[in-house]
Formats: sequence, C-alpha cells, structure tokens
Amino acid sequence: MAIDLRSEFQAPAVDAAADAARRVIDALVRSGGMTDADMSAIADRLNAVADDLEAAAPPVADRLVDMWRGDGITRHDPVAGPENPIAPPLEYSAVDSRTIEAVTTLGLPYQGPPSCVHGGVSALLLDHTLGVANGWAGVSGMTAELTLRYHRTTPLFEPLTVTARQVSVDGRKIRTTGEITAGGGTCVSAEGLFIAKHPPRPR
Ligand SMILES: CCCCCCCCCCCCCCCC(=O)SCCNC(=O)CCNC(=O)[C@H](O)C(C)(C)COP(=O)(O)OP(=O)(O)OC[C@H]1O[C@@H](n2cnc3c(N)ncnc32)[C@H](O)[C@@H]1OP(=O)(O)O
Repeated sequence: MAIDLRSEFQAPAVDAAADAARRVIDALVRSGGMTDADMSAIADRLNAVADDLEAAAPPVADRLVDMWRGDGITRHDPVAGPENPIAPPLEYSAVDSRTIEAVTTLGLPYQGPPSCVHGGVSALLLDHTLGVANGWAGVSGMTAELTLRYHRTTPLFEPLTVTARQVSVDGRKIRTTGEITAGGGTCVSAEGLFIAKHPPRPR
C-alpha cells in the first residue's frame, strides 16, 4: 500500500516543474564538457528561468509556514519530496505497520565511486527512510545516532530497494533499522537511534 503524501496538498504542476529540473540536473551532469550544446546559451536560459521563479517566489518565512502545513510526510524534503528536485524522489509503500520500503534507481548526479552511489547519498536516503518508518509506526523523533555499514558498493542505474523498520520504543528512545539492497543483496545497512522530540513547525 502506497503511503499517502498529504494528498490535500497535491500540486501536479509544481511536481512537473521539479521533474523537469531533475532532467536538467541529470543532463548537465551527463554532459559535462563532452557536449556539442552551446553551454553559454544554456546557462543564459537556465538563469532566465531562475529569474522568473525568484521574481514570483514568496518570502522564505511565508514559504516555511506553507511547507509545514498539515501533518505527516512533507512534500519538500530532499529524499521523498516531489517538489524538491534534489529528491530522487522516493515513493514509500507500507510493508507492515512498522516497516516501509521504496524502490528507486539513481543516476549520475548521485555518483560517488565509479558507477556507484555516493556513500553520503546512501546515508541521506537511509536517515530519512528510518525517520519516515518511525512516523509510519506512530512514534517519531530526531536522529541522535545513525550507524551505517557499507557492505558492498551500491550501483547506479539499477533498481535499489530502501527499507526501514521501527524495532523498539523505550521512553523517548526509538531504535530503527534499515537497508539498501540491489539485486537481492545488501549494499548498506543502518541502525538509528531517534529521540522523540519535535522542533515546532513554523506557523
Ligand atoms: C502517513 C505518513 C506517516 C509518516 C509521517 C512521517 C513524518 C515525517 C518524517 C520525517 C523524517 C525525517 C527524517 C530525518 C531526521 C533528521 O534529519 S533529524 C536532524 C538531525 N538530527 C538532529 O539535528 C538532532 C540534533 N540533536 C538534538 O536535537 C538533541 O541532541 C536530541 C537528539 C533531540 C536529544 O536531545 P534532548 O531531547 O535534549 O534529549 P536528552 O534529554 O539529552 O536525552 C534523552 C535521552 O536520549 C539519550 N541521547 C540523546 N542523544 C543521544 C545520542 N546521540 N546518543 C545516545 N543517546 C542519546 C540521552 O542519554 C537520554 O537518555 P536517558 O538519560 O533518558 O536514558
């Protein structure tokens, strides 16, 4: 069962613009200097788009309030946020009442070692996914510790399954585990300690 991304706040045109930005990021990294495209002209066009967006954008303080409307999963975060071009974005499904998973394929913008996912990107995906698993299980908090083991390299261009499960809640201490697998094998595993604490949402 897919986990609902706050359906009352869906914004298909915003998500489509973010998807287009993801394509731009991917194409820029793929091109580098090995392109016949006129990169000076492309920089001008991209800056023109940024000028339009900045001219119409709200004050940051207003947007922060907007970002934190409602409850549940955010739409702007850098892992699952459909309106954040940095996010792949992961789309979570519930496995059971304490476990979630997402399948994603990462490309060149996320590269660390040759043709492999950057270790920091894996940490980002796991930190967030463990946090969402906590939210899904009903008791969430802030990351206090995140221990990662990199078992083998995590491939680009192949489906990755990112899984997280809330293991225990002891007072304010929440323990959660997760992993990234490819082709059925574990690439990265994670153990997290979360402390039940919630900074106030901007209002
Ligand atoms: C329908 C859909 C549902 C899903 C809905 C999804 C919801 C949406 C999900 C969003 C998912 C985002 C997932 C990203 C998660 C981040 O990215 S969070 C950002 C990164 N983390 C931080 O910035 C945290 C920074 N650190 C802090 O703010 C504070 O140190 C902490 C961690 C909150 C703890 O501070 P505190 O509340 O003052 O806690 P404190 O009283 O000192 O300690 C409480 C207990 O925890 C222990 N403890 C505290 N820190 C540690 C530590 N590092 N190591 C070991 N023990 C510790 C203490 O020893 C103490 O133990 P006891 O004495 O009670 O036995």
